[in-house]
Amino acid sequence: MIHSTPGTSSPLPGPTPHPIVGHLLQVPKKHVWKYFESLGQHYGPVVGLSLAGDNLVILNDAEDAEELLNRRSHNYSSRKQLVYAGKYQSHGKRLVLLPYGPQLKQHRAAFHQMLQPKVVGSYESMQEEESAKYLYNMLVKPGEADLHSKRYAAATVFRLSYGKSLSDDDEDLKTVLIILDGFIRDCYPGSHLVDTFPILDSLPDFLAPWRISARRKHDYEIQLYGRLLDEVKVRLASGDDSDCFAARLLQANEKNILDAESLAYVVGSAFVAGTDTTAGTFMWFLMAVILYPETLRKAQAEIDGLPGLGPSRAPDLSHMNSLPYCVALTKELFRWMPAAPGGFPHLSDADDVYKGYFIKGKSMVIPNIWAMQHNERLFPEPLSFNPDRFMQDIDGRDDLTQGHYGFGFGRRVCPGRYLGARTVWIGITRLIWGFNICPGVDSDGRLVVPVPDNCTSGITSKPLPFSYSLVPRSDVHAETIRCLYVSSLGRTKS
Ligand code: HEM
Repeated sequence: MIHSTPGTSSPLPGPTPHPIVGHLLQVPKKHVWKYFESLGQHYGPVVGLSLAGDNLVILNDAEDAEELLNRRSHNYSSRKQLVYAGKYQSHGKRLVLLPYGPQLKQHRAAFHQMLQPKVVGSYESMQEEESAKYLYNMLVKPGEADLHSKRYAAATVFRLSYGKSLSDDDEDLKTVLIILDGFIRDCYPGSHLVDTFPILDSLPDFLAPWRISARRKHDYEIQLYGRLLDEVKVRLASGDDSDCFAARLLQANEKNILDAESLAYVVGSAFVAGTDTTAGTFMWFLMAVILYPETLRKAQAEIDGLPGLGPSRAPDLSHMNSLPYCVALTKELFRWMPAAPGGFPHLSDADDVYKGYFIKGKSMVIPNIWAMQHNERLFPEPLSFNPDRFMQDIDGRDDLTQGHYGFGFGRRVCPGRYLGARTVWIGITRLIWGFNICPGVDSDGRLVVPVPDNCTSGITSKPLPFSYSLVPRSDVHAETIRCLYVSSLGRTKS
């Protein structure tokens, strides 16, 4: 809906643009969310930028994001069409990049069937088994937390999607990680010149080597998704009735009318979208409790004090309502260092006027989650990791996805949020139960304290490698982790 006419509205505030390239040269490539936050402090929470023809609207305040992306979501729910990652690499079929329309609704409806809160509760045993493997991997190879976290995050979605387990030495895991690393870089604004200057797409192949590389990446991932889907088809044909996302979609597809490639993408892209965000959150957790050791001690005391739990009994998802501090700690983690700090850009459809400012149709609207969650007014001392700030809101039926903006907005809000948040909760609560986590030491034996600013700068962000020490709290804890692992192997199908 247009609330006023451009004639009565003013342009969005922002720095003076260059006459040809706009703000292209002013926007840094690294930690762009902090630059956007600083613009908000200077020009007000809603800022306009122009990048070589693209209009950007930066939202630094949650109230504005809620108005535009939630209440006016009919106009702010599309995505800019990326030439490299969208057209060539994903053949226009990857959910996260789809424009708003019937195809997106179909894909999201399929996701909703698998990931709505009602259904997510039935995945508890699978999450507990995968978290047992995660704990075991952390016990036997504590130096590889990043890899174990990725494996754990990918394995939960993978099992849900294809009904089979992802093993550590699995080629599928390696393929998933290669796809993931590439995709995170490829959809970051500015990664490929053709996305800033789409005219370059008219060049023939011999002058556009990027096109060949994007097609190769497509072939690589569709081979994996197609093979995994074929395996499920064979299982279904042989009368195996084990439930998984792929099986349900295949069975329902007469109604859903998804073509073979869309079907492969809708299942396959779930674990690509869900892995890096979830895994990065675990690395932020390690850093948080190293920098704020009292939070680890408090959480351990809460777990140790719960009747029935102890060195020979780890918490499970049924304990969530009895461990409010662990819930608050998880929510604070999503707030303190959001997995996608710069948000995922939405695209508007039609012209609009907001607070007297004109927002041109086809603007990229960027919810700067970082600035929203570091707003001093809502979160005093925002850079401190302080789970207590969430304690008063927790009422025993708490939703890990509420009270922060880490899962995005409106019609594009993360469809995996209920699953992802519970995967994070059980993973970190079990790490807290089982391990002491401290700073690592350098070659001279001095403690090395990690620095949150040392983090990656893609569409998601996680700490750059840092040293830490992860030691089981006792021999009994270590033995319990081994037993949990062995019993999870007995129940997992590979
Ligand atoms: C800690 C875990 C996670 C975090 C912090 C997270 C965060 C996000 C964010 C910020 C967005 C962008 C929302 C927007 O555009 O406003 C998003 C989108 C998405 N997420 Fe997640 N996510 C997580 C886990 C997952 C999981 C486990 C899955 C899959 C099972 C998943 C699947 C997706 C998909 C498919 C989209 C694209 C939605 C669309 O464009 O319509 N995510 N996520």
